[in-house]
Amino acid sequence: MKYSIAVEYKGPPPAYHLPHAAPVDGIPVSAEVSHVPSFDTPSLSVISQPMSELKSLSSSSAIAFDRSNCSGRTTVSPTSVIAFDNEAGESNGVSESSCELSSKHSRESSNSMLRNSKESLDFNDSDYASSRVSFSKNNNEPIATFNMDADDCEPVEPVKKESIRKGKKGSCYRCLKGNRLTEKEACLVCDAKYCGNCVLRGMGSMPEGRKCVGCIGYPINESKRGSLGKCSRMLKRLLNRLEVRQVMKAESLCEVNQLPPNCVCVNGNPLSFEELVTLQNCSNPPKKLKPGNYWYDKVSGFWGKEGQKPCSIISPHLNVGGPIKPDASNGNTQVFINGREITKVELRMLQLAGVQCAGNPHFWVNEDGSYQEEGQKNTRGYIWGKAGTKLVCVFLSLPVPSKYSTSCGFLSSNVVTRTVPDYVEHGIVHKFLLVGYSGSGTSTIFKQAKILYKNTPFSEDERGNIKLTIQINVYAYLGILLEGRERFEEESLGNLKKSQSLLYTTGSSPKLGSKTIYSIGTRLKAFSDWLLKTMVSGKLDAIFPAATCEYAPLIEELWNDSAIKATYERRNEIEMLPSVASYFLERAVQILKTDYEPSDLDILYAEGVTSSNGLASVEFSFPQSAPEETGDTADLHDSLARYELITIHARGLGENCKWLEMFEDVGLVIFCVSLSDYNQFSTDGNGCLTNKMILSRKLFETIVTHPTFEQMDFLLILNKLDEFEEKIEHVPLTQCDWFSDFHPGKTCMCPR
Ligand SMILES: Nc1nc2c(ncn2[C@@H]2O[C@H](COP(=O)(O)OP(=O)(O)OP(=O)(O)O)[C@@H](O)[C@H]2O)c(=O)[nH]1
Ligand SMILES: [Mg+2]
Repeated sequence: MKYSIAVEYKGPPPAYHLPHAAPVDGIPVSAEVSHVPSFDTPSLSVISQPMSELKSLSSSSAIAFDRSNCSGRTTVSPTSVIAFDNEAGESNGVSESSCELSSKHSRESSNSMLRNSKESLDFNDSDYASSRVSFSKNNNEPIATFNMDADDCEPVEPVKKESIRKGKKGSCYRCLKGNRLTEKEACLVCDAKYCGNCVLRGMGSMPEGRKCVGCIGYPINESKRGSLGKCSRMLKRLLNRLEVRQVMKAESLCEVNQLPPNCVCVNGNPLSFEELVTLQNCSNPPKKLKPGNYWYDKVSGFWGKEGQKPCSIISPHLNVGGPIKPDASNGNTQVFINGREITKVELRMLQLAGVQCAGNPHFWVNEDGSYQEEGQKNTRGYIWGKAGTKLVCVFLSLPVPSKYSTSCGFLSSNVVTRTVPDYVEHGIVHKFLLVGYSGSGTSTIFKQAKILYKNTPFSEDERGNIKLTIQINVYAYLGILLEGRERFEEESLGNLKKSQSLLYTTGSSPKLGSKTIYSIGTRLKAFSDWLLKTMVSGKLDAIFPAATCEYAPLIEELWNDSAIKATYERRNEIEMLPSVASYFLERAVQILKTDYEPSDLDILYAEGVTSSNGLASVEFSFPQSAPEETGDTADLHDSLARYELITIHARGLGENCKWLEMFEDVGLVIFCVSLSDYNQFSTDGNGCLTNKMILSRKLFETIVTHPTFEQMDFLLILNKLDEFEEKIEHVPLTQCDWFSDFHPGKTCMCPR
């Protein structure tokens, strides 16, 4: 394809970067079962998601049980070895090329160029030596042309305006005061950050939303598209409601902030303006469309990022982009759907949906999910026909058709809707029970469900209490750290004494010292003694929040003290310090301030946020427009169905789980196991030290064999995959008796 751009020189040149490639965001996750010995559950599926992403439940894998096919349920022994293939995809956002160009174009022309590649634009051509763009000058009118090879399509990224930082890192761009902890508002174009005192001066009346006055008229930085129209707390404080509404509306709707069409490449072709309009205005458009390369199966409506599994099902038969390529999603299964080789996870889904995939078939799949083999006339079945397929898709992070998929689509087809499982039908509240052994991560999953699916996940009051819990936790972590410091100091002093007595015997004159790198001054020592005493007496929460104000200044001094730094370096040797402590300790000074407000991520990581017996429930529907960064899949859930997620701590179930009867009306039990527990120990009901993985299995067996749950579906989530991945490198699985006969031979356990 060949494009021409007329170039016209005007005005002084602002500096721009021309990004040459737009990596699609999201993390490609594929899962592969490399070795499944003696797992007596016939239907097995695996999902894997990183904890760092709010959209994921947690770093976890899941095994879905299809109870109907499962014989010998009571002797479930998941000794399967699962290898995960978490190929890290390209990082989120937009990667920039080294090619920087000086542009002299006026703002207007820059904007219109982004919407239509034929419009005029001006370049300083000398900067293009190494780029893919070539120039020629004709009658003093420079013409830039560039070739777009359809096989090697790179969407044209919008030019970016970069901010110039004057002050030190983290300071406000205007007054140059503050540090990285100071609350700031960022410009959507150049990312200049302003403190609360400067934001209104720096951004003026914000006719295009949060942009510096000098950036008005410029397109936004695409990595910030997700935050368009989402007001920050700072702005809410500075402006009144009406002003906030106006600014946010302008930010979302003004022309210059809209997505430029040629930044979106579909099946190898950059879109034209008309194509983008078609795509965005169809009955079921891709959600949160960003610049990047996508593939689109026009027959079935499957849509995905180039080289990745499908992420949504959009309206079929749209006249956008080129024809789909066989390697569009980088599949390697030799099974094809509408000309595209599908990925392993899709193959897994097809198998679970009962589709015969032996013999490397080429399927023809229609928008209603009906499928036939290429060259044959008869419909072989419906992908969505089997009960549970949609749920499997949800857990494999594969898209399911939404009710908007097609007017004649599967949801309006009686044949198919009859087979949709109960828990996705409208009207009823579908209850899920979430349980697991202590520390398996159930609270985290529960909080994530709230954050993802509730409009107001936590009330003001709840946030206030959570803030207090986090602050108390931080003092507790500090206490544990200070305890570690004392131990390290004693050890060091002991070693010092030993070496000094050695010097004595060898005749050197020793100089007795009582200080080590772990020693602290008297002021901090007094605080340390007080904190440790308070912790021992169990009164830590009784003296807060008063202590927060009183002792906060000391924390900064403490945190900067070299002895504490040396102790923190050795935090891995302090068994009592949970791994999550680092997340909070590194921001201890900020967190212990009175004006600290916990972010959703803080709440997610915080310990002790759910009630002590762990009984809690949350009712939700999947939002039509999912919260930020949840990806496209979540958007496709049925937004009318209502769900209730109930969680209870294992100890809240009583002896032999007698209280399980209370949950007889749940439709699915989600059981959570921490994969990294295989070398951890805890005391069982008789006070015997037992491997935690085995304790987890016992609990699972008790629940799965409980008479109340005879007909219940179970979903097993293998959680803390990230910790497991790290641990398995140096701690053998055989440390757990359950896996003592595990000898992987040449099979690689490691996912990468
Ligand atoms: N690394 C890692 N940590 C996790 C993951 N999920 C949860 N955690 C952490 O594990 C700890 C225990 O998680 P919780 O969600 O409180 O687990 P729980 O089952 O409710 O535990 P209890 O309330 O102690 O019974 C917390 O510190 C979490 O932050 C995960 O996927 N990866
Ligand atoms: Mg918990």
